[in-house]
Amino acid sequence: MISVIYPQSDPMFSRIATWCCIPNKRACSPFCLLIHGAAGTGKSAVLRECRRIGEQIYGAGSVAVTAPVASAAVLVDGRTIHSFAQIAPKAVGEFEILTTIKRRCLEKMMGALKVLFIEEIGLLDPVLLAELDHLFKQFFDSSAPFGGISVVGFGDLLQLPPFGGMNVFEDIKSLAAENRDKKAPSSRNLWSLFERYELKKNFRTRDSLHTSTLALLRIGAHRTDSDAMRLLKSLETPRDVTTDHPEEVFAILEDMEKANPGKDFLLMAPTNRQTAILNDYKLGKLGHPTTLEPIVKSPSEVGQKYFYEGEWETLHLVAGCKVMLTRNLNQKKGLVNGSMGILKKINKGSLTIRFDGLGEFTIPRSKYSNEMRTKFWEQYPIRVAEATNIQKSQGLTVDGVVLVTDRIFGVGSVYTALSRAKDLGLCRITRFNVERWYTNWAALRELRRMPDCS
Ligand SMILES: Nc1ncnc2c1ncn2[C@@H]1O[C@H](COP(=O)(O)OP(=O)(O)OP(=O)(O)O)[C@@H](O)[C@H]1O
Repeated sequence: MISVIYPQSDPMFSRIATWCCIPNKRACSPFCLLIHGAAGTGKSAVLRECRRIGEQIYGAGSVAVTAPVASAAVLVDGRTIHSFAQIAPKAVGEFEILTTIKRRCLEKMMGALKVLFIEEIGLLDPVLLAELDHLFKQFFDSSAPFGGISVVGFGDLLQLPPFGGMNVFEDIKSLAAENRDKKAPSSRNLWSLFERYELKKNFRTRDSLHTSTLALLRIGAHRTDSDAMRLLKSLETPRDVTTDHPEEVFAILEDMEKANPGKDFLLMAPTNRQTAILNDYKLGKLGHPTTLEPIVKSPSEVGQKYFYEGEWETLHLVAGCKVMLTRNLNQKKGLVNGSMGILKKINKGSLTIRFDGLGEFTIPRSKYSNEMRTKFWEQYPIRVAEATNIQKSQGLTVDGVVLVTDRIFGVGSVYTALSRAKDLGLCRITRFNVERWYTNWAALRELRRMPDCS
């Protein structure tokens, strides 16, 4: 089961939140901050606590919680930046002038804004950061960076980089750069305003050898440390299995589950295709999948009801399959994004799911919209979790991980995958192809360059 966070119990969190939000010398003059740290150092937990304290101090609407992608936004009950700032994905890089109509739309969301939080800032395209600056300057009628709004990014730049491949700290290029220089020349060099604050205590992995091995893997120094190399090598399965033989991959997972009852495991693969092969294989074994399409709602039916941002997804489900919640439904009961369970029954209009350690719940469809709130639908807030890809695992905590490594490539992948686990001893990799476990060297250099204010 994913552990429930009570960050208030950690005095460090309140200290950071107070430091960010209480009107002191720092907060009186807006600031840009990166709260970073290895996986499991409580970045998301700190964000939640900062939001709580910030809202207490400044009131509702003062703190906006956003993320570059919906899957990260949902982890912290936030919104995507596109939706919050009403910047359509296709308009990113256009540096449009703020119209009166758009200003009116934004007034409700931004009228009281003091601090903008960006979860998983490592996934942010720098063009979008420049667009935000341009928008805020117009909206708040201020030439100060971000229109005088403080921006706090949370994330680990050494996990997965943005989908577009351009790191958040890099200067933007090509057409977007030309547009920016013509229409928003002051939205340059924004990243240079950011200082970093490093979280150091790892709450997820407590064993010191495991923590130090992951720390070395994170910065690409695992190959020069024999203890780390030995430990990582010991995770390799005796046979080199691939998704061409899904039955062999699942046999490894089942062995781990049998040997460690009560522990939850995530089976991960690097590509969507490999993940789909694994999920389809397992569903096929369990029976004939039922297809559940989203139920489309017309804008007139929607009225004032709140719809969550989400991805349009058709579900293929079989009773008995492993599923994962993709939204925070009830924090008190532990029904949070990432909670794993077994689908017991597909009812008319609901699903019965037994969540590990929590019991059985009836889950109705959730209401969703796209980022720009032009399309509305209802769908169950779950996905099949027999296997998951590394991207979708970001932010999650489980006991152990079985990682298919045969098509591994891309910076930070193995680190992101293995660092989901509380216990490296409960992890398995199918191939020790360590030469393909790449590090984001540019991000590492950038972290070392940034002024440290911790
Ligand atoms: N103060 C705390 N006390 C106890 N457990 C905590 C605390 N803060 C975080 N945790 C637990 O540690 C785990 C990791 O926390 P969190 O997801 O906030 O870390 P993170 O730095 O955002 O990780 P990632 O980079 O992998 O997303 C979670 O299971 C969380 O419940």
